[in-house]
Amino acid sequence: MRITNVELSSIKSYDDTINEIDFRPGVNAIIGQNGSGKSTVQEAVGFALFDYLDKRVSQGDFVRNGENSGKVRVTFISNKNGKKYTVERDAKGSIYRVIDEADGGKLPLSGKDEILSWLKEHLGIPEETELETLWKSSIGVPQTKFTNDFAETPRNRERVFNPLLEVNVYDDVWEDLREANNVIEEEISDLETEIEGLKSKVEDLDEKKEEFNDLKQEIEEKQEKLDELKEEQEDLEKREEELEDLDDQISDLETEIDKKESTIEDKEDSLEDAEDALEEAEKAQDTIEEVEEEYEEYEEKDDELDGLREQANERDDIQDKINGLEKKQTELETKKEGLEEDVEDAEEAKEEMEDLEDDVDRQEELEEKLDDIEDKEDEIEDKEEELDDAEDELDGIEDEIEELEEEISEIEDLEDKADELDELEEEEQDLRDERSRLEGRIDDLEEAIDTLEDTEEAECPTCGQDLDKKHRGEVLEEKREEKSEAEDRISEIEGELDDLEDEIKDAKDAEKEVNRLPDLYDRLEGLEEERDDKEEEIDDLEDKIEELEEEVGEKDELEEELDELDDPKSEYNSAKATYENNKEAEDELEEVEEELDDLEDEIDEKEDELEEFEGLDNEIEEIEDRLDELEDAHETYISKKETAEKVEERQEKVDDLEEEIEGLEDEIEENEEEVEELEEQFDEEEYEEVQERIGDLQGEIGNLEGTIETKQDRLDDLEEEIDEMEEQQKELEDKQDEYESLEKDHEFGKFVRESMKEARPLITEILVKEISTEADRIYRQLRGTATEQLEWRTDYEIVIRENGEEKEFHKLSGGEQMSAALAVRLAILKLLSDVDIVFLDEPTANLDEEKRRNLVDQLQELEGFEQLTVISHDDTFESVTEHAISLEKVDGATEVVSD
Ligand SMILES: Nc1ncnc2c1ncn2[C@@H]1O[C@H](COP(=O)(O)OP(=O)(O)OP(=O)(O)O)[C@@H](O)[C@H]1O
Repeated sequence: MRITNVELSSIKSYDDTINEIDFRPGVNAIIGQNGSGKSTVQEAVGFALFDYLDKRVSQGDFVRNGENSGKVRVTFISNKNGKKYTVERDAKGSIYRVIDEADGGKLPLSGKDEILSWLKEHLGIPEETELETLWKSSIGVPQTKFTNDFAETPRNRERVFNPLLEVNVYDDVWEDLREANNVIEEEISDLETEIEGLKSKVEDLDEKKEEFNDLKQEIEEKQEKLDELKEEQEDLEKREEELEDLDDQISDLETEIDKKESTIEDKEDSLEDAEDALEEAEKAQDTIEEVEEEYEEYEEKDDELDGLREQANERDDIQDKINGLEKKQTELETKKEGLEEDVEDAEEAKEEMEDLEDDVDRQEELEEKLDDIEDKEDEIEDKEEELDDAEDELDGIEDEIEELEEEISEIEDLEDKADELDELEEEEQDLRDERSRLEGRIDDLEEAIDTLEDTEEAECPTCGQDLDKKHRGEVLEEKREEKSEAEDRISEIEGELDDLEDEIKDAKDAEKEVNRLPDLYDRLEGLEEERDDKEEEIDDLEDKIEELEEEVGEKDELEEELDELDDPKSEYNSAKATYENNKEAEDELEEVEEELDDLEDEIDEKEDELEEFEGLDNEIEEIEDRLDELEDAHETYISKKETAEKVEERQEKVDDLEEEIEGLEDEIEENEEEVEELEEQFDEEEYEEVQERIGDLQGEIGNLEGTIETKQDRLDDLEEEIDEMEEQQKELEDKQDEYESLEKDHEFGKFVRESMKEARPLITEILVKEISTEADRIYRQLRGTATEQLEWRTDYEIVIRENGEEKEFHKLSGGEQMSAALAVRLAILKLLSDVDIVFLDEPTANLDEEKRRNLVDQLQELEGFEQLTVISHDDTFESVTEHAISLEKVDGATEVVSD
C-alpha cells in the first residue's frame, strides 16, 4: 500500500483552496520552517485513513479558524487489489466516504464502521487490529509521543505496547476460559442429578417384561379356541343359507303362479269386451250397405246445390248494382231541377240590370257633384277662419303704429335739450379750473401767514422790504382777507357745480333718447308696410269666399233630384249579385243531362243481364226438398262408417287374446311341476336344528372375544410402560457417557487456563527479544558506532549499554533518546506489521550533523517499507531524498512547493 496524494482544504494553516501534496514510492520529505504546516499533513492522513485525531485536538481545532468545516482527501493504492481509492473526510462535517478512482463512483459503504472495516482490508491490516492504536503507536506516531512513550512508567508503557504487540490476547483467553470452566462444572452437577432420577425410574423393568410374556401366551391359547368355534359357525351358516335358498325358490314360484292366474283373469275380461266390439262393427257394416245408395245421391245433390247458390249470388250482385245506379239517377234529376231554376234567375237579373243602367249613371253623377260641394263648404269654413285671424292681426298692427307715433313725437320734443349738453359741459370745466386755482392760492397764503406768524424774518416775503411790527400786521391782515375771499368763492362755485351736474344729467338722458330716433322711424315704416299687406290679404279672402258661396248655391236642387231617383244603384248591385251567382248554371245543366243519358243506358244493360237468371230460385227449392228427404240416411251412413271399417282389426284382437290366455295356462302347469320337485329337497326339521346350534355358538364366541380384548388391553399398557422404561434406560446410558466426556473437558480446560496464564510473559519475552535485537542493529547504524548496545527489555524499557555501563532511557541525551526510540519503532514496524508505510515527524531533532547524515542514510537503506515519509525543518533531506515537498507560510496560509 502507498499514498499517492493528499489534499487539504480549510485545515489548520491550509486555506480554503485545494492544497495538493503528491507522494511517491520510497522516501518522501516534507520540509518547511516551524509552523509551516508539516505535521498537519501527517495528522490529515491519520484522520482520513486511521480515524485518529489527537485527543487534545477537537475536530473544531483541526478546522482552519474562521471556517465552518475542513476537508481532507487521501488517495492510495490498495494492498488488496492494486486499485486507486480516495478517502474523503470532512472535519466538523458529516462526509466520510471512499471513492473508486477508476470510475469516480462512491463505494456503497454506510457508516464509519463499514468504512474502517473496508480500510483495514485494503491497507493490509488484520480485522482484529485497532487502526487508531496502530497509527498512534507505530505508523504515524505524533511528534510528542515519539520518545515520551519510552519515558513513561512501566505500567503506562504496557498500556502503549501491549496492544501493539497484541499480547493481551493471552490474558483475554485466560479470562474467557475461567467462565467456560465454570459452565462445565455446573453442567456436571446437573448431570449427576439427572442420572440419579433416571436410575430410580427404570428399577421395575425386568418384572414388567416377565408379566408381559405370561399374558401374551395366555392370549394366544384363547385365540386358538376362538378360531375353532368360528370355523364351526361358518360351516353351519353355509348350510343354513342353502336351506333358506330352497325355501325362497319355492315361495317365489308360488307367487309367480298366483300372478299368472290373475293375469289370465284380466285377459278373459278383455276378451269379452273385444268380442262385443267385433259384433258392433259387423252390425255397422250391414247398416251401411242398406243406406249407401241414398248417401251417394245426397252427396251429388249437395254439390249441385252449391253451384246454383253461386249463381244466385252473382244475380244478387247485379241487382245491387242496378239499385245503386237508380239511386244516382234520382239524385241527378233533383240536381237538374235546381239548375233549371238558377238559369231562369240569371236571365231575369240580366234584364233588370239593363233597365237600371241609365238611372245608376245619373245617381253617380249627382253623388260626385254633392261630394264636390261638401268639399267647397269645408273650404269656405277654413277661409272664414283665416279672415277672422287676419282682421285680428290688422288691428294689432294698427295699435302698434299709434303707440310708436306717440313715442316719436315725445322724443322729438327733447331735441333742444340734448343740443345744450356741450355748452353745459364747457361751463362745468371752467368752474372746476377756477376752483383749483383758488385752492392753490389758499395754500400759498397759508404758508405766508405761517411764516409771518412764526419767524422773525428781516425781509417781507411779498415786497422784500424790511419787516417791522406794523408792516408785518398789515401784510398779515391783507393775506388773511384774501384767503377768506377765496374760500367764499370756492363755496359759491361748488353750489353752481351741483346745479350744473343736474342739468348735464338731464341733457345726457335727452341725448340718449334722441339717439334712438332713426331706429324708431325704420320700425314705423316696417309696420306701415305690414299693415298694407294685411289689408290686401283680407280683400283677397273676401273675394274667394264670395266665389265659393255662389258655387255651393246648387246644393238643394241636386239633393232633391237624388232623393227622387231612390237609390237605383243598390237594386242594380243586388241584381248583379244574383246574376253572378247563377251564370254558371247553364253549363252545369248541360253536363248533368249528358250524365243522366249515360246512366239510363247502363241500367238497361244490367237489366238484360238479369233476365238470364229466371227460374233459378225454383230449381234451388226443389233440390233442398230432396236433400231434406235424404238427410237421415246420409247421417246414418256417416256415423256408422268408422265402426264398420274396424271389423278386421277387432277380429285380430280377439284372436290374439285367446292365444295369450292359452300360453299362460301352459306356463302355470310347468311351474307347478317345479314346485313339487323343490319341496322334495327341503327338510324343515334339519333347518330348525341348524338355527339353534348357530345361536349357541354366537354366545360362546362373544364371551371369548370379550376375555381376549380385556387381556389384550392390559398387554398393550404393559408394552407402552416397557417402551418408556427402555427409552429412559437409553437416556441414562447417554447421560453417563456425557458425564464422562465432560469430566475430561473439565480437566483439559483447567490445563489450558494454566498454560495461558504463563503464555503472555513468555510470548512477550520472545517478541521483545526479537525486536530488541533488530533495534540494537538499527541503533548502532544510526549512531555509527559499534560500542553502544541497545536493549529493549520485557517491561518495554530501553537501556543503552556502553563500555559495560548501563544507562536507562531517562538518563540519555535528547539525540540519544530520539535515535533509540526511532530504532525500536522501526524494528517493531518491520517485524510485526504488514503495513509498509511510515511517517516520521522530526526524527532528527537533537541530532548533530554526523548523526543526522547517518539517520538519513539509514532511512534510505531501510528495507521492508514501500513508502517512508519524513517531516523535517532540516533541509538535509532535501538533498538526499528522491522527492521533497516544501511548505511555506505566506500571509498566515501554507503554500505547497513541490520539486
Ligand atoms: N485552527 C487553526 N487555524 C489556523 N491556523 C492554525 C490552526 N491550528 C493550528 N494552526 C497553525 O497552523 C500552523 C501549522 O502547524 P503544524 O503543526 O502543521 O506546523 P509544522 O510545520 O509542523 O511546525 P513545527 O515544525 O513547529 O512542528 C501553525 O502555525 C499553527 O499555529
